[in-house]
Amino acid sequence: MDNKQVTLSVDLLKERQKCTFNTLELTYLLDGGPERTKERRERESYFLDDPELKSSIPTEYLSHKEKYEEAIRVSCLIFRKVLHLQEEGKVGIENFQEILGGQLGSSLIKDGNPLALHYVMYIPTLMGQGTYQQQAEWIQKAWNCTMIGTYAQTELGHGTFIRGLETTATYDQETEEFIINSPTLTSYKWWPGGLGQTANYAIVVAQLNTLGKCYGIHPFIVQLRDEETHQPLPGVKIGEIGCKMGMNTTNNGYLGFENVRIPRNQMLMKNNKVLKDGTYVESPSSKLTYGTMMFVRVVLVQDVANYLKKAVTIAVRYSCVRRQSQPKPDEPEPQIIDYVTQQHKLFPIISTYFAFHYCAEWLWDMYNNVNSQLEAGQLSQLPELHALACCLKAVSTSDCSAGVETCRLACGGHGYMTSSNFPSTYGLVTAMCTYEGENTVLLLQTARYLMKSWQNKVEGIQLTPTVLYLQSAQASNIVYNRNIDWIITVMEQVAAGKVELAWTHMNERIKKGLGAEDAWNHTSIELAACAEAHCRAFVVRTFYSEIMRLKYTISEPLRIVLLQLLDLYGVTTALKCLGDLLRFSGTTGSDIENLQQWLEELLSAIRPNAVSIVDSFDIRDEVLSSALGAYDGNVYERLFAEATKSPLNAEPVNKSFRQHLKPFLKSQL
Ligand SMILES: Cc1cc2nc3c(=O)[nH]c(=O)nc-3n(C[C@H](O)[C@H](O)[C@H](O)COP(=O)(O)OP(=O)(O)OC[C@H]3O[C@@H](n4cnc5c(N)ncnc54)[C@H](O)[C@@H]3O)c2cc1C
Repeated sequence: MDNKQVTLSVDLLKERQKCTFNTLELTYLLDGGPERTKERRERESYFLDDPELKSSIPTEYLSHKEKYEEAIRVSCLIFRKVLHLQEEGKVGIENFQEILGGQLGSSLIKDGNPLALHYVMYIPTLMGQGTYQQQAEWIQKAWNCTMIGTYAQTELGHGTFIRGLETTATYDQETEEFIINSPTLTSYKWWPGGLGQTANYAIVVAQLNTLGKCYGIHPFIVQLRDEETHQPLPGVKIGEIGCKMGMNTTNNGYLGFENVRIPRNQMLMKNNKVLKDGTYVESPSSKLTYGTMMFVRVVLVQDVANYLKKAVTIAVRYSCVRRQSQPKPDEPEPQIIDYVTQQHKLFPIISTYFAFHYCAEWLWDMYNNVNSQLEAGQLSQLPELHALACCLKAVSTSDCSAGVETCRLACGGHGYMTSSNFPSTYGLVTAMCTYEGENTVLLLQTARYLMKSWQNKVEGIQLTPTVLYLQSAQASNIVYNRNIDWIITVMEQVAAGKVELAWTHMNERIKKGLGAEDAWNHTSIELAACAEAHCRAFVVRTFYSEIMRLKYTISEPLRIVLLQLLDLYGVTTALKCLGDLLRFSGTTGSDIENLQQWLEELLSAIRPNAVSIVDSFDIRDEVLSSALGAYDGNVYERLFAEATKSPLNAEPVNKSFRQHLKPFLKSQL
């Protein structure tokens, strides 16, 4: 650890002495090898040791406007440095992932990067949906940042239902231009990051009209602001949407159009085209665009796990420094981590990080495979990837936001301080439950795939690998075994039972005369629940297979720790769905008692290594940005130092005393 301080907390020192494994081995494993750890640390130093990237006043004390201005200052410096790295040939995607994701990026700009959408959505959409000619024209400008773009899809009236978007792009054959309009208030774009005052271009999703016919939504590159003066162009009505629960420096904006004309070649035409004479030419497969659409969802699973890793590092370290209550009268107050309820709050969260980390790696590999198949025109695995990306995004973002909140609660009152870094972390993480597909809607998308899969099973059609368990999993009494295999089996029984039930109920409703859409809606509680159960079984199984794969490449002491974390993840997942276990698998009351006992034993087995496991995440203090979680454990000194930064403490008497408080006090005489 680079940032060790001289005065370490005695408690943390003792915790570290109890460690049974080599923390560096785990760091290397999580990073993907010593070389990757070295690169990551160098990258972190390159950014974090630069004094220009540090804000002079904690940004939470700035006004909304000042926060934005500071975020722009810092993000321009950051991306200038990224461009410099690229010039040096260090072009890896990791530069962007760490800057834009939950690690380095959120420590440099705590409340959302106003340039993020340029990299996360604007450039990938140009690459995924532009023709080669369009890519040649636009991508270099975007990479060099001679333009800043955003992705404007959601409108005031519609987010989830994109076919309902109202912005129009009407083709004018005379001038070979599209005319962009916002016909209603609800058609105003609302939400795009960086749209408010930052971007000068946007990919705008609009209903395409040509030769008197509407062909549905398509993407268009639209210039919003003058490249020199940054003034909005004529007909472009643009601004910021205002304060939000979090992400207050992302500069989310609104956007309306009044007869804004763009050349025909600014419709992104990799798939569908409009010819000069206005003829619409449909792509042989509109599914070719799905690859880019899934990219962000896939990346989000790793990002959200990284935020959880930060939150749990803070809470575990703090719990070893914090002492409270005196259960035994003659003994000192215990560290709060020694309360088993505290361990039960935190250790499953550590294991959740590992579970999603390995699922994210699995998903990333599948995404890359499917994307290369798409390039070769093969679409067969696309629905399976789509189904998994949807439910994994939903379950990981929802579990990680709950996990961050649990970490905050586990730190009592101090967890509520902004200087704990829980509030802004929660703001960033909970937003992920909504953007890139609202979570319930995504679960229902997975459910559609599961319904088709169950139908295939009924008709004897071969199932795809990730739903193959539907073929054989049946509620039956499997003799309880204290191992993860047993948990996977019963979790799959639960998932299969729930899928079958939803399928049966939907078909019964249809048989009774309900239309398919109404039957779907009436069954949707069970549909969302079966998708979640499918996902949970998948996560446990994937975590298990990854650990089995690694088993022979790591040392015995580390293997023991990882197996404990895997078991803990499995046991807590199973215990969270007790009702389902009893209902859909052969689990008995005494099996549950055994699970509870296993849980308690795992908590005490993990206890001595808790601090060392989070130390292995190797997160620098600047990245944690928390008075409670720093490596040295000097919690109280840091909390005090942060409090002194409050501008209210700069003067002994605030002017409001003379203006309001004093007259009020005197009037009561
Ligand atoms: C922080 C943040 C950043 C964002 N950034 C961008 C951006 O850069 N660009 C952009 O274009 N957009 C952006 N968005 C918008 C985002 O993509 C949408 O908010 C999201 O897609 C959800 O749509 P909605 O807000 O219309 O919610 P709604 O769809 O109105 O959802 C409201 C409720 O209705 C339910 N519901 C809706 N449809 C169904 C259905 N079919 N079945 C069952 N239940 C349903 C949902 O489950 C939810 O409970 C951002 C949003 C946030 C919060």
